[in-house]
Amino acid sequence: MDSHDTDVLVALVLSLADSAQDHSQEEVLNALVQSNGDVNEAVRLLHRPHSKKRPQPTGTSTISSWLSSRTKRRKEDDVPAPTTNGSSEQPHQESTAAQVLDALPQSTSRTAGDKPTVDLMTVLRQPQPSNKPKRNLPPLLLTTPSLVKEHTPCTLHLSVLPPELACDLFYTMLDASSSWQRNKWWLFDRVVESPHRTSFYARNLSAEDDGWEEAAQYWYNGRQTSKPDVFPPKMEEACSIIEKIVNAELRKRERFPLEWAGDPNDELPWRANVAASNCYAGSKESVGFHSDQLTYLGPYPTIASLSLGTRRTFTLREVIPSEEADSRKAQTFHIPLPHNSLAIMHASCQEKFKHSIPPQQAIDIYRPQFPRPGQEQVSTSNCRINITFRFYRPDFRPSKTPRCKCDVPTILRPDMKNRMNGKTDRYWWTCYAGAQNDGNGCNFWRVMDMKLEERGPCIGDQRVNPLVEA
Ligand SMILES: O=C(O)CCC(=O)C(=O)O
Ligand SMILES: [Fe+2]
Repeated sequence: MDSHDTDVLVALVLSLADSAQDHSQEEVLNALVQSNGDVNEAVRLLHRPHSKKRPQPTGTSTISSWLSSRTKRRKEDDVPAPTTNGSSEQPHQESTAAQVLDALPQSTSRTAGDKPTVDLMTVLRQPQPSNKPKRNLPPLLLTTPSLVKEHTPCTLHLSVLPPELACDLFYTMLDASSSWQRNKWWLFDRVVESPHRTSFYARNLSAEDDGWEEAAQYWYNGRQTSKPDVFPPKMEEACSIIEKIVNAELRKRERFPLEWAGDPNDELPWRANVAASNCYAGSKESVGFHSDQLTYLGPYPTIASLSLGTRRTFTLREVIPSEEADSRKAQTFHIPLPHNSLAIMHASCQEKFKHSIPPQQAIDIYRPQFPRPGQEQVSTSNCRINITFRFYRPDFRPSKTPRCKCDVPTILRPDMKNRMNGKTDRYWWTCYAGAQNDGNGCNFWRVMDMKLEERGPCIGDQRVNPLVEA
């Protein structure tokens, strides 16, 4: 999971904005969306209505000085490797998420020292009610599968599992969740922890799928882990049902050229080989806006997300490409996810949208339809269990992940802001060591090259489809 890229940007904007002004997280997010993730621009937007009355930012209040005060200067030989088309242009300006993540870990003076680990939400300011006019389009509540399909690259499927299986799986995962972890990573001189618990599962591993231990490690933001658990039997049962739903949807959809082509003779081209599970206990547990890292999923993945237990709202927000920033605004979509529903994030969702489970003022208590095996009474719960079934591509197996100068596997991110003809075709590998390792990483950055890195076959390959132009 990649839960902190937006959080990093929000925290960065807050650290640069005038601290006398209490900007809510929502305001900062809006400014970031409006500026397409450009931190300097977002700070400027936040300051704009008051710019005459307010003192100019001083000291470390520009992005460049902020970064240079915290990071080692880039050495000559640290300039990003040229792209395959000969350009060394970076996809973003200096203050984008990838580079902020890239730059943050370079701090030499960072010490956890006496600072205790804190909940992420205490580092980021909580949203305050605001009377200021909103610059973005009003959010849309999507309550039916047809509305979800109309407005987003997702589909919503209700009552997907037999009711008793959904209930049993909820109990199984709820019990397991007591040993799940809160992810921890470095953010501005301190270790923050995610406001929910998470766990990673591998499906019955065949020899070919080996290496998911390293992938599991990256689910926990680079922390060392032991071998991931295998799917419990109830999860396995649910997975087989979900695979059929996902493949039926795939057959109906237009496919993107960089999607995995799979085996054309396989009647189930999408097969989950790993799953990540999250537990949100109570209304305040959450996950911030992010798009999932593509390190092992590859470009244009399909992710099937099962919800069990109490209903929570899944929120999507489009990242507007730079060239459209002046012509249209981002919209936020809220999708309530009830018990036993499946939200499929289809290809392009990770490239175009960020998603989150926001904290809520209140939630309904979930009353299971069936008691636990061997019990007569049902007990209610305020927890939501989420299981995201994922297909980790063979051509993105851990042994093929480039390593950075810290000799740590890098992470793969899409260039969300520069989409060509509505499609993302640029991705880059960046250092991720800084999320752990006391926040120290390197500034490794490289454009992914599918051909040079011998990845595929993809839907758009000539090998797969001879009608595709070279
Ligand atoms: O709980 C959810 O529905 C979303 C979880 C999520 O975004 C993730 O695990 O990456
Ligand atoms: Fe996610």
